[in-house]
Amino acid sequence: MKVTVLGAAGGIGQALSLLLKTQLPAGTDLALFDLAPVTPGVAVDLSHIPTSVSVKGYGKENLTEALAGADVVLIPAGVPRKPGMDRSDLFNMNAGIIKNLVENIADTCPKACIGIITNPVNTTVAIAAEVLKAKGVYDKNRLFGVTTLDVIRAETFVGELKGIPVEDVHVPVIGGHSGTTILPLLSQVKTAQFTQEEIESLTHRIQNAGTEVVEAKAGGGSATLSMGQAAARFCLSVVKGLQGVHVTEYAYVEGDGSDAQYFAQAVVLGANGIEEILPYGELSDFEAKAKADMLDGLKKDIQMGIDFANQ
Ligand SMILES: NC(=O)c1ccc[n+]([C@@H]2O[C@H](COP(=O)([O-])OP(=O)(O)OC[C@H]3O[C@@H](n4cnc5c(N)ncnc54)[C@H](O)[C@@H]3O)[C@@H](O)[C@H]2O)c1
Ligand SMILES: O=C(O)C[C@H](O)C(=O)O
Repeated sequence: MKVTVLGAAGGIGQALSLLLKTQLPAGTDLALFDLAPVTPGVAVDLSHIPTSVSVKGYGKENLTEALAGADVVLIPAGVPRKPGMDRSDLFNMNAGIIKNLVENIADTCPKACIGIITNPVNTTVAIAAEVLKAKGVYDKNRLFGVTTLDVIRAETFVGELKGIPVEDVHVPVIGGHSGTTILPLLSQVKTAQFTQEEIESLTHRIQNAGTEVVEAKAGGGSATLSMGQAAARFCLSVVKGLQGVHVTEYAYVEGDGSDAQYFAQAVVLGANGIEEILPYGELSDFEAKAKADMLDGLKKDIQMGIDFANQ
């Protein structure tokens, strides 16, 4: 098994790589690629941790080697938000980075499962899909926008509010990964009941949790440590799936298109990536209205990615 992280020297990349070094199954090769000159040093640093995961760093001339034989590629490469910015403001900087990196994946490891972390995820996943299609290697079961952070935030906030252990909280989060496109389904939480006021304030907090971190970091970037944890969980589930153990995670994927071409929902991961996309079930009136209200925006985000990749 080989896992490659593109953008491995950044805030997310380093936290993620540390968690992968300590948690991937024994025998896994971990390849770290970044343009930053510190990248080989990050790999040397991690290589002193005594686990049976080998780590190698690759600088800007060695993307092909970093990707060769990869089973899973995670992409946190790109620019994060500063206070006052929306995720869509990152499009101009990050769209080209994703296009270029995914072209290289298509050429070097076209069968890899790809997890896109780079924002705006609603759009960068569409760019990646179009690039893979143009190269004739698109497999919708192997391309994911990583939305695990929305799920772990929702579960943390509900656990805190209700005073219940977070292990006992399961919150589906569907839609996209930006503002109101992030839709937690609090009506489906089995271990807690909410007043309407709580539903509205929790939904708002979950949708704005990224901004909460951006503002608290005061110009020093966005979520890196919680995102490292979220991406590691996502990656370990994909790896388990590839090894034949079915695991369910939420991710932004191409489904049946009934809501939007790409939509975050529960997916069963297996030996070929997505084995099954699970229905999200019945929504409350509040959730159904929130979904109806955000779909146009999500579709526009997706179209922007399609147009960019095909221009
Ligand atoms: N999906 C999510 O839930 C989620 C959560 C948090 C952050 N993000 C996004 O993740 C991205 C990275 O955030 P960060 O805080 O790690 O940023 P960062 O600036 O700390 O790190 C980004 C890294 O990407 C590298 N990079 C830039 N262009 C590259 C390229 N072409 N190839 C390889 N590496 C390249 C940089 O050298 C840097 O090391 C941002 O776009 C951010 O918005 C997504
Ligand atoms: O909010 C951001 O810009 C980063 C990330 O998408 C997050 O949800 O924390």
